[in-house]
Amino acid sequence: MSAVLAPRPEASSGDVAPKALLVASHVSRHFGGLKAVDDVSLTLTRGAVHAVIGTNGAGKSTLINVLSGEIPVTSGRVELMGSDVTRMSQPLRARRGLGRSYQRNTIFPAFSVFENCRLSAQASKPRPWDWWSSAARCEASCEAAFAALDKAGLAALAERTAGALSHGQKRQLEIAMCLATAPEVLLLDEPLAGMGAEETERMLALLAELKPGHAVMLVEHDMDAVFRVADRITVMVNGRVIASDEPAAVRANREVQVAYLGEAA
Ligand SMILES: Nc1ncnc2c1ncn2[C@@H]1O[C@H](COP(=O)(O)OP(=O)(O)OP(=O)(O)O)[C@@H](O)[C@H]1O
Repeated sequence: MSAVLAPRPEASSGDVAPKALLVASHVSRHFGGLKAVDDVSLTLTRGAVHAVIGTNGAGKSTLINVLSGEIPVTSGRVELMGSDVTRMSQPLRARRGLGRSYQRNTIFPAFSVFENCRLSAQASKPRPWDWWSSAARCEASCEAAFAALDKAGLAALAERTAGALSHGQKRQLEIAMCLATAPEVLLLDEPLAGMGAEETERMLALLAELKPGHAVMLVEHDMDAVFRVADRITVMVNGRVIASDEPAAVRANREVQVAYLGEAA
């Protein structure tokens, strides 16, 4: 029997049910004979952080890649705001409100913090190549860039050369670049990797701030952080989901303890 849990709507609070912004149904991605993502279903709702955890090579980044449209699924279906986007390219999904950050730095180090954000905002527009033709278009991107930097706590560093930022600030900038595209769904790939304690706290505070207005999927190895911020946790092993539940239930799950968290969890 499949260990995958079928997507199910998150619990309703009163008469305002949280909205499912992204629904992945039985999504698989194979590389030759390797099932990197194997029959995974999950639902991302506005106002919730859904963490995806698992050992190295479990398929977490591949899952982000297929949800964002960077690589096609082998099978399964991805719905964004109720529309089937399974065959839609990454830029089109981005324009429909799907933002992602990367494990690797994707900033232009020689450009200013602001320029990085502005370019990101511009790239998410329907005709990104004609940015010089319309002042209004550029203005809109500038506004989006400022707003994103402000939200990410980087407004004071807008003029700084991006390459001169600390590691933590670069990760913040990655999130700001993502926010500049006005996403409703955020797929974050290890935003805490390589961060010190103070930078981690700053990033967690940012996540808490973003949560009410977004559906957030967080791929992360820092278990303390995951259990602090996640409303729901999906655990992957060898491409498959072995558990998907509230944090307390995941922590108590025997299979998860053995496969991932360790006996002491
Ligand atoms: N483009 C690719 N071609 C072939 N195999 C790939 C490709 N991308 C990923 N894989 C393989 O798919 C599996 C899942 O990789 P993935 O990077 O998704 O895991 P992960 O859970 O994100 O790991 P980590 O925590 O180390 O980042 C691994 O065995 C990896 O080697």
